[in-house]
Amino acid sequence: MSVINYYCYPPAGRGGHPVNLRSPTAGARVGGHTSSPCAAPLHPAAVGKSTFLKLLGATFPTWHLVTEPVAQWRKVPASALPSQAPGASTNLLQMMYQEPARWSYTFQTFSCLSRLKAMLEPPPERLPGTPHPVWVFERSVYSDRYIFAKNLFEAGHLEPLEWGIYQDWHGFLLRQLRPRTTLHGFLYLRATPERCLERLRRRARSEEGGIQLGYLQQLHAQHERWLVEKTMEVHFADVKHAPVLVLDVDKDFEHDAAVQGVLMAQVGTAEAASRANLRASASSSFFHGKK
Ligand SMILES: Nc1ncnc2c1ncn2[C@@H]1O[C@H](COP(=O)(O)OP(=O)(O)O)[C@@H](O)[C@H]1O
Ligand SMILES: Nc1nc2c(ncn2[C@H]2C[C@H](O)[C@@H](COP(=O)(O)O)O2)c(=O)[nH]1
Repeated sequence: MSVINYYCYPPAGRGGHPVNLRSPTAGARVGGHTSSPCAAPLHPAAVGKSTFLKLLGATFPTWHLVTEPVAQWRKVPASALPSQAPGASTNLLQMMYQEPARWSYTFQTFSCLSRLKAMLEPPPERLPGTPHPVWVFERSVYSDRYIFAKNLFEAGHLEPLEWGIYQDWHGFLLRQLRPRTTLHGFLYLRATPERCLERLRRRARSEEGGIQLGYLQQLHAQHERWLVEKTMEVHFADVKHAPVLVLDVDKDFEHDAAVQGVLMAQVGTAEAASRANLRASASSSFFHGKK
């Protein structure tokens, strides 16, 4: 299975991305924030996104990395559940896996909202003289829709009405929030579903004990249709045309400095090319989306 979703560069006006990468827009200000490049890594569950993000952080210390808010899904706070005692929380991730037909729509509204909030957060203060950072999002609002929600609908866990309503608000909100929800590129971390299952078992997260190879194969197929075959209908022109860097992470890069070096060089080359493109013209580039 794949991926680091490299969704792209931070939306124009914010500087960020999934392992989405977003690109900086030199000095431009949109929506009150200085723009930065954004990208988002795309990947299937347990492909090694968190591990890859750590490596990105060590290699490119000035980049702004936004991790997936999985902890929030495992502990939905009492503030979202007025009938519960203060301090209480609910594990929505577990509920979604245990009873997908009941909880998938609720999960996708909560996960998408949490990703959107992360995307719209103001960028961190920069030291004077430092460049606009590249933003990388571990996953994005686009993975939420085009990988997970779509897959849940096709598997019969979202009703046609739920899927229709999800797509309606997703499209409306993201269009209204342009350009802050734009991503400029995707890092697709690609590994076989078998390798992802092996890593998922090694990670041993309690909620994921019931995940079978078939589910990871479905997620892998969705990534391939979207990012490689380009046969998936994507409703946002900028996302549809955003560059995709496919990174082979099937091999163990966690304990192999040479493989790490190759992967980071690929990312660095793509980012440098993007920066050069941006300087040369206002056209689209990997880490620096079209302005
Ligand atoms: N390239 C790799 N080679 C070997 N093991 C890996 C690799 N990437 C991740 N792992 C291991 O697989 C498990 C899941 O990785 P993680 O980064 O948490 O995945 P994700 O964030 O995609 O869910 C962890 O135990 C991690 O140590
Ligand atoms: N139904 C959904 N499940 C999702 C979504 N995003 C992530 N996930 C699951 C997959 C894993 O079990 C867990 C965390 O992901 P990792 O990448 O760390 O494996 O959450 C989603 O949008 N919908």
